[in-house]
Amino acid sequence: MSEPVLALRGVRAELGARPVLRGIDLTVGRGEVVALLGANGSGKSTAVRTVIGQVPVSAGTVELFGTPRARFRDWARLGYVPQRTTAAGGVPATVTEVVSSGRLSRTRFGVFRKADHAAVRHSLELVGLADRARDPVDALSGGQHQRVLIARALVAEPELLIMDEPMAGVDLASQEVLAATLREQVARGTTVLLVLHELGPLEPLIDRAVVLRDGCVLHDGPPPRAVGQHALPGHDHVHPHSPADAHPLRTGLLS
Ligand SMILES: Nc1ncnc2c1ncn2[C@@H]1O[C@H](COP(=O)(O)OP(=O)(O)OP(=O)(O)O)[C@@H](O)[C@H]1O
Repeated sequence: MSEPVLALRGVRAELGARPVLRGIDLTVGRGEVVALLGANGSGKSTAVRTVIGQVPVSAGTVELFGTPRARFRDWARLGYVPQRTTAAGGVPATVTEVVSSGRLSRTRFGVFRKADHAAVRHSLELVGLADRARDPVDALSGGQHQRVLIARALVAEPELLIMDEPMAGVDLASQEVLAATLREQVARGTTVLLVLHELGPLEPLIDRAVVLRDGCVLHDGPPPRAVGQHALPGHDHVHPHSPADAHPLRTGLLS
């Protein structure tokens, strides 16, 4: 395999005084689609946040495209969709403005050229929101918000796409759009790391699964078969966006 697009080696991280990652090894090769799975609190989001520099590592190394993360500057090569928040963060912005912000890294001094405007239009088309381009993001549903965040990540045409629970709290129509968008990205060779709580509709796209438990890698290999998502014992993932009384999803992978 050529040099990995992403490599975490022996990564440890603490949040507050609490050890959250306890020696993680995770590599993603060019063109691979890797799912990062695990129970609530196992450290999935923290692991991807070490990659983008939101969480410092206390031991081990993180490399992006063969460069240590601390020296990595070429952020246009990476698209990141955070765990779901509102796209605007309370700022009154239109769909186009939010998506355009993802293109800044490809511009010189923030000046948009024809190709940049075309890329914004194209990524809005990809996620099925071309007709909402001028709307304030506040006027969108949760699933549509998520599509805006994905369009923002895609607009710089990243080589590596990292998505933290892209399907969380997303309506069925948006899930289908997201799955189709992701299929297209994978077909054009984009490398993808997805934090998921279950493989769900994205299962056919996944090459490899890495399962975390308590900040350690429990499994790294073929995606475990989703046998009766709700049927197997010992599973303890409660979705963060589920109502408080929702039953935990059971996949048998994540206990
Ligand atoms: N800012 C913080 N300060 C202290 N502890 C934190 C902080 N953020 C997260 N944690 C803890 O770190 C652990 C790992 O959290 P993380 O969000 O990485 O898990 P996760 O596997 O992504 O879970 P989920 O599926 O619930 O999103 C959890 O126990 C969480 O409570």
